[in-house]
Amino acid sequence: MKSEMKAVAAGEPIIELTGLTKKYGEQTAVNNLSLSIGKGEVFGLLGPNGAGKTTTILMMLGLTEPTGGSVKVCGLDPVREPLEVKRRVGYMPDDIGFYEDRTALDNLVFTARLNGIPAGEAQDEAHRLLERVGLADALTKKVGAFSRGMRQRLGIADVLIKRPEVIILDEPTLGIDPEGVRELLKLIEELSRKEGLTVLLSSHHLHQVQQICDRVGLFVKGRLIASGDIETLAAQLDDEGLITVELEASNWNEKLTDSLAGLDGVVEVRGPVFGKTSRASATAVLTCSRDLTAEAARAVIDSGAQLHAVNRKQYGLDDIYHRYFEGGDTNERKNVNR
Ligand SMILES: Nc1ncnc2c1ncn2[C@@H]1O[C@H](COP(=O)(O)OP(=O)(O)OP(=O)(O)O)[C@@H](O)[C@H]1O
Repeated sequence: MKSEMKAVAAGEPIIELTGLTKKYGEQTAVNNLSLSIGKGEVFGLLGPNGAGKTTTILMMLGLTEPTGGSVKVCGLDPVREPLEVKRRVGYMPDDIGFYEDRTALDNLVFTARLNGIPAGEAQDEAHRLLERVGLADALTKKVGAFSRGMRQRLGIADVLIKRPEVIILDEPTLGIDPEGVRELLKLIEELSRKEGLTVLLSSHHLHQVQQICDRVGLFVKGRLIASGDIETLAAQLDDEGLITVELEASNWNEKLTDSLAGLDGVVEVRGPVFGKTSRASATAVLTCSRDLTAEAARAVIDSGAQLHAVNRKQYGLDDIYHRYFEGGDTNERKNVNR
């Protein structure tokens, strides 16, 4: 059952949520969430607006108290030890604030000093991090003059300066142009791969998140409805384990339709659908109980038609998005509990 879904990390868990629930009055923002995130993992919390992503993050940080269930971050309970959790976890909110009339360097040194890093060390570390996030040329520029992308980069330096074990980024790519998004995601990925950081990021941009996340969790109306890597999620799209093969051929003939329908393992043939302007080429979609790509191609050739394309359909993020998000929880899956 979905509400009892437990998404389990492959490595040693660093974040563990069990039956986590948050209610605001009558409204349940997070509903019985169980999730485990492993050390060094890049995990994406995905979901449309109001799905409960930020509320989940706030509970991990001890910034809001759960109504039910438990949270463990780096082995600590954020409700009881919020300061220790804050020391170990770097959090970048979606509306990160800086001192606008101070330079990037000053802002970073200020954060470092707040976190108990001695003055000299803070300067060195701030320089190193500004270089690391690609802001070396802007270190003496006032933050008020920064673009959104530059602010996000500075935000990442700002969370890194206290040397966290985990970084949590709420909508880090919001409002950044595509090139800026690419660069920011590359940076986040490198931080995880090269420095072993655990990264949790929330987003409603599936395409962006797919590029760098080891796993994603899909949230809808406060519930985790599916989780896993993209391949696992795509596999979950097929309850019955059916495979879709798409064919395109010209000189389509009745014999071909019959022989496709007669292939062992074909459940359904949809088509042929002829082109709108010309009947020269047509497409058909086969639903099969096993992979019939090669046999379908052979059937086209044997029928005397010309094969233009044959393709075993791979489910992608768009399919996942439509299936899981657009239908909300009317699209509950029977077998997402893996
Ligand atoms: N302080 C609050 N008081 C009352 N309701 C709240 C509060 N914070 C969040 N909610 C509600 O809880 C639900 C989940 O909100 P949350 O901000 O966690 O979603 P989200 O997935 O982060 O969305 P977004 O992508 O828009 O930030 C929403 O319906 C929201 O209106």
